[in-house]
Amino acid sequence: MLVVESLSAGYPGRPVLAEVSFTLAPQEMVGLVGPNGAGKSTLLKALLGLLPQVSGRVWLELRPLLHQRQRVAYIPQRSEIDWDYPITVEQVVRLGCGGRRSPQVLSTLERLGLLALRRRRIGALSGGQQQRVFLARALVQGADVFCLDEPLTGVDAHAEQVILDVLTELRQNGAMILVSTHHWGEFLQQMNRVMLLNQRLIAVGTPQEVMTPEFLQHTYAKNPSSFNLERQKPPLFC
Ligand SMILES: Nc1ncnc2c1ncn2[C@@H]1O[C@H](COP(=O)(O)OP(=O)(O)OP(=O)(O)O)[C@@H](O)[C@H]1O
Repeated sequence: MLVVESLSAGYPGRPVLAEVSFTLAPQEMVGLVGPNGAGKSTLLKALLGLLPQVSGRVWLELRPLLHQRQRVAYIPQRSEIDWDYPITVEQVVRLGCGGRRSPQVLSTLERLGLLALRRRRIGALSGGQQQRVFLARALVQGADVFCLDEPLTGVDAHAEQVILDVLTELRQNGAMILVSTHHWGEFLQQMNRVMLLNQRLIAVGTPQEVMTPEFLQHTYAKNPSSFNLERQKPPLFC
C-alpha cells in the first residue's frame, strides 16, 4: 500500500500543491484529473522526491518511499523528455535495469512491438512508439508502483491499446498505478478511482461518483475553494 500524507510541494517562490493525502492499494489504478496547471505533474514528481520544496510523508509498505525509490517506475510527460538526445530505443529500455544487457530487455521490446526499432534513435520514432519505449523501460525496472504522466497524449489507436493492455496486466499482477490524464473516455472508466485535483485534492471516488458536472465545475473553476463543500456527500471529499 502506498500512503501519501499531507503532501505539499512547489517550486522556488511558487507553491503548487497543498496538503494532498491519499492511498493507493495493490491492483488499483487511480486516475489524476484536473485542469492545466492543477499540479498533476507536480504531484507525481513530489512523490518521487524530484522537487526541492516538498513537505509531507510518502510511505510504501510502512517504509519511506524515498528509501526504496527503485520500486517506483515513472513515465514523464512527453514534453519533459529531450527527444534529440542521442540514445537508441534499446539503450533507453536498458536504463530500467541499470544499463545492463538482459534477455528481459529484448523480450519486453518484443512484447511492446519495438524489437525491429531497437537500434533507432528515440527522436526518430512516432509519438506512440516513443511512449511505448518509456513504458518498456518501466516494465524492465520490475517496479511495484507505476506513475504515468499523460501516457495517452500524442499516441495513435494501436499504441493506446498496447498501453492499456499492459496497464491491465500490471494491475492484475498486483501493481499500484497512478496516472494523470486528460482522456476522459473509456480510459477513465477503467480506473478504480479518480482523484480530482486543483492544487488540493477536491474529490476522490469511482469515476461514476466524481465525474459529475458539479464536481468537475468545482475542479475546473478558477477559484475552487469558493465551492460550497457542505452540499456534497462527505465521504468523497478529502
Ligand atoms: N519547474 C517549474 N518552475 C516553476 N513553476 C513550475 C515548474 N513546473 C511547473 N510549474 C508551475 O506549477 C504549476 C503546476 O504545474 P504542473 O505541470 O504540475 O500542472 P499539470 O496539472 O500537470 O498541468 P498539465 O495538465 O498542463 O500538464 C503550474 O502553474 C506551472 O506553471
